[in-house]
Amino acid sequence: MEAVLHETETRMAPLAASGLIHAYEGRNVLTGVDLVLEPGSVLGLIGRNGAGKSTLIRAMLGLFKPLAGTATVFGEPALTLSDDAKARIAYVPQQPDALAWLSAKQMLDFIGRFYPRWDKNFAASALERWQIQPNKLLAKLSPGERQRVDLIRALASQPDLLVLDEPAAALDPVARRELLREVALRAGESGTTVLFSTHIVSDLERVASDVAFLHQGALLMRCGVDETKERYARLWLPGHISAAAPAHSLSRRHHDDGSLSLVVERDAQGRWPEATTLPGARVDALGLEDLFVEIAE
Ligand SMILES: Nc1ncnc2c1ncn2[C@@H]1O[C@H](COP(=O)(O)OP(=O)(O)OP(=O)(O)O)[C@@H](O)[C@H]1O
Repeated sequence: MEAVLHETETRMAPLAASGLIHAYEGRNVLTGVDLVLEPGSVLGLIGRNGAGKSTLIRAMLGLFKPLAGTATVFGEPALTLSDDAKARIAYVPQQPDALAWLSAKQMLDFIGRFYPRWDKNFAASALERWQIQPNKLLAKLSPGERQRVDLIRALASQPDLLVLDEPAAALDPVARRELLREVALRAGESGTTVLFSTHIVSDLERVASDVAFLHQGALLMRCGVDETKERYARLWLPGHISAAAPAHSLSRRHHDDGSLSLVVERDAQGRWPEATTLPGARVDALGLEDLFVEIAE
């Protein structure tokens, strides 16, 4: 029954990956990633430099063929998407460089022709609001301006699925806020499903409904942003009881004085590991940023 439910959920999902494995030059970059986005959710994908976030995003969108595993977009195999499905997706890569010989306005006019729901007014007003000279060649824009134009392109197509690879990397704080507001608006009002990768935990807290943490090509955790504080904690055990540490933890750090810190998780029944109740054990709540630092270090 559970398998059937899972299959249905995956089939209906705007974006889903199962068992994705990939390697570059003999080095594993994705080690069997399963990830499903529910319609209307905003998933923040976080992880250290080189964790595999861009590779995962590109594999999920069918932009290359991974060594193993499958990805689907709106239930269609990502590698052979129909034109209808493609028209419902907007993807902004980390370093947009396409069509650099056109001006911002020319590029937006050109791309707009391929999208049935293209919002011409939004494109024009966003160019003005984000202070982009419409007739300047894309190649001559600063990286932040270039990224803004690509974000305008993505948003003007009114996608059902918006995928942003580190959208805020080159943006100043004001532009970042505006982008996040726009993303939250699209998700809230139009039900757009959003996947974005980021290093900026506060951005994620501001707009994401869910968070997934990729570490060395593996998805270490995935849960609701509001749930993380309830679900994960740091357990500190002094040396004399450190042997009682649970076998499973998300991270484990031995200290010089013999004590041990671990990131632990509640089980399916909502219980912390037994060691948390031992006299001398200490359980600390973890904010999202602390949680990532603890796990990724
Ligand atoms: N085309 C490629 N050829 C060889 N190695 C690659 C290629 N693309 C990515 N890699 C390597 O795969 C690993 C994961 O890269 P990826 O860009 O997916 O990470 P990331 O999590 O997006 O990193 P960042 O946060 O720095 O953008 C890195 O070690 C990178 O050097």
